[in-house]
Amino acid sequence: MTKVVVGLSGGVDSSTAAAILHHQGYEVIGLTLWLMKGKGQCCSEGMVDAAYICEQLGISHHIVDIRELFQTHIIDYLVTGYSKGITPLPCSECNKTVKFDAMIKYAREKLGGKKIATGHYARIHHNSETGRYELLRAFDRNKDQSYFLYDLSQDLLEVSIFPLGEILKSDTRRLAHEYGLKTADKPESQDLCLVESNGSMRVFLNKYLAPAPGNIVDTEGKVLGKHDGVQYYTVGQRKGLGIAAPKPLYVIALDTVNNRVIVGDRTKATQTECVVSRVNWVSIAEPLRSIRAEVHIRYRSALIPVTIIPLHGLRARVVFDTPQFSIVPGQAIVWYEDNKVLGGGIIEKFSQPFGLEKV
Ligand SMILES: Nc1ncnc2c1ncn2[C@@H]1O[C@H](COP(=O)(O)OP(=O)(O)OP(=O)(O)O)[C@@H](O)[C@H]1O
Repeated sequence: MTKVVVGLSGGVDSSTAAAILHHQGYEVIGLTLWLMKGKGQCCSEGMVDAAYICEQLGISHHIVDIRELFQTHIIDYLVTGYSKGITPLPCSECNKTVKFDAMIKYAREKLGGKKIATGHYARIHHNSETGRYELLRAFDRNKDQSYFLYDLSQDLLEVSIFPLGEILKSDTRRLAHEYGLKTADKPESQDLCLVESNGSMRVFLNKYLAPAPGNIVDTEGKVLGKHDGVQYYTVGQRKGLGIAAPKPLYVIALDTVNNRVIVGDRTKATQTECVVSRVNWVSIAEPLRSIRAEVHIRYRSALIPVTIIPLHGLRARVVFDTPQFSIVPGQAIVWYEDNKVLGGGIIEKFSQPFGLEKV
């Protein structure tokens, strides 16, 4: 019987993923990663619910304390990013480095297992011609989480199973009821786990970064208002600036050197291209020349046609067919060909945006 270690957060998706594999005859072992202190999914009631599900299924349950790993790889990464004026996306980094890596390591070293599974909505296909494991969108397009998985390596895709990739979310709920799982009606998590467990991003950031008041300026350097810390702002943001102006103003850059938030009209918050770093080519090998693709610039954003130009050192230039508003440094851009994730990377901070060298 194949042994599969299933990552259990205590939510309905991972519970049902475990139940599906269990009913398919796999030897399923539940594993909950303890990521951080505090309430919320996976960290308090999540662990208890996961344990309850394992009892219902009659399988063993392990809890692994990886709070230190989560602190150094995710919290420190986030805090450093915010302090440098970018808005990091922790989820893809967390999936790769924290969740999948930690799970397969524990599965291999402690449980003698070779496979791991999660409740992510995505699919993996082995292409026998190229020999690569391809990452595909979930069958349920509304729930598709492939965007957050673009950074998985071939080694991780080879050992991973996504039992929910071929079904609809409504089927997951129905199956959870059929299996009588305690989590069948558990509500969806609505936000980043760190936000859920802290109440808001501001509360989370306040634990690590002191407020540092400064000026909100336009692209000519004229002071338009005050801010209480650049870490509280994101490029593209319109609300919460507290400035009365004839035209709507948007954050167009975060100048951490001079502790200024720079604002301008919508045209100034528009980009024709950007550079991404830490690129991972998932379903295909890195191409030798530019390719055409469609990208999401954030989770669930509309697809945008682009040209991707590979650069040295795991970087790429992404040129948009039409100028795009709100390209946020620190967030992931993920490129697709139909349902296939070709690759992705992290948007770099713009070097000298909008002629700001004059400001
Ligand atoms: N702390 C954790 N320990 C182990 N596995 C986890 C943990 N958190 C998340 N996972 C795995 O990653 C998957 C996706 O996590 P995500 O936070 O996106 O939750 P979700 O889509 O709301 O799923 P769920 O309903 O299972 O919580 C989960 O289904 C689960 O398999």
